[in-house]
Amino acid sequence: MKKALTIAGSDSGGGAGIQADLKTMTVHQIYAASVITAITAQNTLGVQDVKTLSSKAVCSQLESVLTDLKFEALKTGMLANSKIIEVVTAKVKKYSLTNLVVDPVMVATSGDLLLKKEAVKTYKEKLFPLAEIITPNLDEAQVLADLKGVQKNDPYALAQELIKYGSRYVLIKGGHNPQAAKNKVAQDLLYDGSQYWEFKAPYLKTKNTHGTGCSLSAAIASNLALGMEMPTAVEKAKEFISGAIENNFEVGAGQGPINHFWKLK
Ligand SMILES: Nc1ncnc2c1ncn2[C@@H]1O[C@H](COP(=O)(O)OP(=O)(O)OP(=O)(O)O)[C@@H](O)[C@H]1O
Ligand SMILES: Cc1ncc(CO)c(N)n1
Repeated sequence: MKKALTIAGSDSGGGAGIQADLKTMTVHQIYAASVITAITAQNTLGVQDVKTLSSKAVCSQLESVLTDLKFEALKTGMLANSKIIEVVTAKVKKYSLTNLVVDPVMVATSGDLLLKKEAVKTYKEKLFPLAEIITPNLDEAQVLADLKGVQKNDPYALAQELIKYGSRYVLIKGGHNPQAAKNKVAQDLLYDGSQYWEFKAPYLKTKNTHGTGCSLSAAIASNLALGMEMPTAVEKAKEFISGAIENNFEVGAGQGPINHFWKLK
């Protein structure tokens, strides 16, 4: 069985973060290990509390798994601050880890902040150059790229700017793009510095999209672990996410989760 690692925050509500990653990797028949960066007290209504672990605690978890297990791919989710990003960077280098998927999580679906502002620079300078792919949503891409004027809302311009930080691919997720709801198309854009791939799916009108971003990046990491080329890995991950949103179910009173198990039905 292929193995993948997720380095992310815990979502007590079970819809996003580590919990979404483990479910996603499991349904892809990948053995999943996890390094926890933060413990969020969270449910479908929002984030009530966050306890970020020390970089030392993250470091020792990484050493434990990396000295013992060999991973075909890994993903990062909520890394919370610069110190944790630096520890992850050091371990990716030390253990020559490949197929790194970086989901630069900044805010929860509910709008709660999950990353310190100072960490944006560290992401760009330290971790992005080691990534096979970075997967910001439109809002995150805007913060990272810091473009002005009309270019600010243009996924193509944002991808061109973000590829400069050294990842092999950039995926701009379009689920939060106001155009998606208007045109009824959820479009993600993949770029490798010379070629673009557009991945489109029907925009689904539902409040239950908690954890879509985490699950998409975990599915990409799973597909890379299975040996797929990047465009195919993203295409299959998008198909997985669209089905999981379509088959969502009611959990809690707020923004509910997606159905990771829809393919098992
Ligand atoms: N309402 C929707 N209908 C169809 N696809 C969607 C919808 N919302 C998001 N997606 C898709 O889900 C994936 C995740 O995108 P999104 O932009 O929601 O990421 P995110 O903001 O990082 O997620 P999260 O809300 O978990 O932080 C993308 O493939 C996106 O196109
Ligand atoms: C722990 C955690 N990571 C990521 C997200 C992004 O949705 C979230 N809500 N919670």
